[in-house]
Amino acid sequence: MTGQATRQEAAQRALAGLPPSAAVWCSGLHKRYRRRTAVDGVSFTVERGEVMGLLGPNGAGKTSVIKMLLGLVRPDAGEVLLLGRPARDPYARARVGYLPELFRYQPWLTAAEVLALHVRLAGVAVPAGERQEGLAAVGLGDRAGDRVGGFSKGMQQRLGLAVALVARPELVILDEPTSALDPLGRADVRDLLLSLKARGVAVLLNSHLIGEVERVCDRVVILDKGRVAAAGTLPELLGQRELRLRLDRVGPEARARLAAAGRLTRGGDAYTVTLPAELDDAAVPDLVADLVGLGVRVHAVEPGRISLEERLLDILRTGPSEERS
Ligand SMILES: Nc1ncnc2c1ncn2[C@@H]1O[C@H](COP(=O)(O)OP(=O)(O)OP(=O)(O)O)[C@@H](O)[C@H]1O
Repeated sequence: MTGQATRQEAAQRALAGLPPSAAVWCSGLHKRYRRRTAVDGVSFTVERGEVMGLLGPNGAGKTSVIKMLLGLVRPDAGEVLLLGRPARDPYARARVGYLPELFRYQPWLTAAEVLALHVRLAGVAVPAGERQEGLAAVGLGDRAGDRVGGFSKGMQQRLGLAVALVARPELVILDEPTSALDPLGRADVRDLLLSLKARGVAVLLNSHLIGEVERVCDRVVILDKGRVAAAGTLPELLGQRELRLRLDRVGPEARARLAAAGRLTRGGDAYTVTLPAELDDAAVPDLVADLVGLGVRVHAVEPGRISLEERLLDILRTGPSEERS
């Protein structure tokens, strides 16, 4: 045995003793295309078994980041590790499933042949029965023997999902996986993502469908103009709660009490108080009791939480603030 092989084995043994590394780790990614900066210092982590959403407006740099993660585009600066390895490492490659934003599969092959080809490329032994189950999971169970050239765009995207999942990946990167899908297809993808999460597979999901992201993602990174504008778990990002009240006979003291509870806006008799995230459960009944004590007539009290869409628009319009990580 050569000295180099011995050293490699020793390094592998040392690595095997370490806790599992993050599914995705990237730090300081930069990319310029000619004079345009597409990605400007992006860093984030996707933990094992976590579903992370990548959100942001057109041209924010989402696809550029994904391509750098996968080693398809070379960053000008920054580092990437997938499953603890460089993206081009064959170990990582075989364990990462990818659905590109612009997908196209060999039109002369059948759906079953496309899956068989990708399994061979990944170097994983997946029996034909399991490949057929993969097609069924994306709604193509009865089209396995049909040529891809005759597939609709949505069917090709479904096939792309099956390709991304067929080699039993530990990490799946999906770039707008539902862009060509009908509402039923989108619901299928949601179920698929939830079943991946249940199996401990990490997912990085780039989608403009905010409701989809809100339903399945544990954490979200929001990109804007090539930078991370906000990042965090959904409760962290949506932390603020709103309280909508319909009130009359609101005097200066009552107004001050409302303003002390949180950011106050008013339209006629409708008052909205944006409450801090860490408020305890007694805060709302206490507020209402105080208002009544100050002579206010309380017609309605309606609690609410802002949606991810509202939060995203707020972040993109006002820019990142210090409260966000
Ligand atoms: N190959 C390329 N050559 C030149 N510019 C590019 C290239 N790829 C991306 N860009 C530019 O980089 C910026 C980010 O593009 P990117 O595709 O990463 O954005 P995105 O957030 O994925 O957008 P969308 O939501 O529209 O898909 C854009 O200004 C785009 O024009």
